[in-house]
Amino acid sequence: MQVKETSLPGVKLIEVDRFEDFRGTYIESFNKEDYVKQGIDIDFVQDDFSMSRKHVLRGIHGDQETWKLVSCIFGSFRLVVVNCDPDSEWFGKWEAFDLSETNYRQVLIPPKYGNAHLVLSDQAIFHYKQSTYYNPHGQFTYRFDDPRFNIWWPVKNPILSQRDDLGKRV
Ligand SMILES: Cc1cn([C@H]2C[C@H](O)[C@@H](COP(=O)(O)OP(=O)(O)O[C@H]3O[C@@H](C)C(=O)[C@@H](O)[C@H]3O)O2)c(=O)[nH]c1=O
Repeated sequence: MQVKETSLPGVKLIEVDRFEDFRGTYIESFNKEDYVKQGIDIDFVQDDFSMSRKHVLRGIHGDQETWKLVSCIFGSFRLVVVNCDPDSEWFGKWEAFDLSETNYRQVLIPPKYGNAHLVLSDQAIFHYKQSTYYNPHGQFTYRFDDPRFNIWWPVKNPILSQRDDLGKRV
């Protein structure tokens, strides 16, 4: 595996090794020992999947304490990670990553960052590991088009949940 720094402190892009043969492809999506060797020593306690159709955008969501390790299991999506810590000089800085079922990329997201993904294929499966158990009351929400962030999205009118359409901070 290759772990690459990004433009955002603490956010890492991971290129997962793949093993190809005549049957197809094999990957290890997580192996604690290997991640620890790369300096990623996080106690993940929950795995989550969401399945969405084309042009669904989920986010921007995050909280104060959760690490997330995001992968694309099926299809493709654009993932945007944005610093949502109002006390940080990095507040509002973001980076976009294209994840797909064929590029085997993962993105490690520290606490206080928000993330959102926009589905680019007909269907996509978003997977993440997280370091805390789900607490709906601890999460914050920003609109995908929050003018403070000025994020460029390839789709201007994505399909949103009611929560994401309101985009009020929780
Ligand atoms: C996030 C989550 C949701 N749920 C349930 C609650 C709800 O009925 C249903 C859908 O939840 P949401 O509308 O919040 O799902 P969604 O809008 O996909 O929210 C997720 O977005 C991505 C970008 C994240 O980073 C996640 O942390 C989470 O906020 O799933 C759980 O049971 N466990 C969980 O960990």
